Amino acid sequence: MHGFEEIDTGKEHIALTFGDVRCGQPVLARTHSECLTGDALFSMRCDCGYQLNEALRSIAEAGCGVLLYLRQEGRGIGLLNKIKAYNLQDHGADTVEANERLGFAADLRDYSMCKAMLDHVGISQIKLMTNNPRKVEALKRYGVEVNERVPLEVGRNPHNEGYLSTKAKKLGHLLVTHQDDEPPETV
Ligand SMILES: Nc1nc2c(ncn2[C@@H]2O[C@H](COP(=O)(O)OP(=O)(O)OP(=O)(O)O)[C@@H](O)[C@H]2O)c(=O)[nH]1
Ligand SMILES: [Zn+2]
Repeated sequence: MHGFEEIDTGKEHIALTFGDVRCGQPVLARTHSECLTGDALFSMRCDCGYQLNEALRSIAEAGCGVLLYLRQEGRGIGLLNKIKAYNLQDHGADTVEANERLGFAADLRDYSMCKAMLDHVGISQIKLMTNNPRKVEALKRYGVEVNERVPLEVGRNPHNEGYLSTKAKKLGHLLVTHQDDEPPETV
């Protein structure tokens, strides 16, 4: 486990590697944004905890991989603001509208630290486990060589169905099992 501190923000991130990540081949990787409620408290209203588990399981199965655990709770708005956003969602807003009502953009995350973290552990190319094409683009923009996107679609349940469908519709997430919520036209 390697620890990093972002100079500008003081945020502390970690890279957890498994196996021979300096092998020169593309390495299975997960860049995971902190979600205290999902990752540590087993919340079912998002898919974060399930994705974290599945990513670690896949890395173990592959025998080699890296987890970048990024301290960007609540898509960058922080834990307390995320709790406020959840309250708005409990009163009808979707995940994007709730952020906007609190005065934030839908996604405030920054991936600029990832390249340096990967360089430090000797990884030059990755196979990224994500459903978020904007994450792939952001990493590439910062110079990370993403050879492949590996879908990471797990944990769908009745409590996160609406949340996942908003991610697909408004945030561009590629979710194979996404079904449009519109009711079928009656003939
Ligand atoms: N602001 C806000 N953040 C949320 C909400 N639900 C989950 N999060 C945060 O969203 C982040 C995870 O982002 P997601 O949009 O679920 O997924 P992603 O990282 O873009 O894409 P994947 O790589 O496919 O997981 C974590 O930091 C969570 O704390 C919410 O309703 N509002
Ligand atoms: Zn979550």
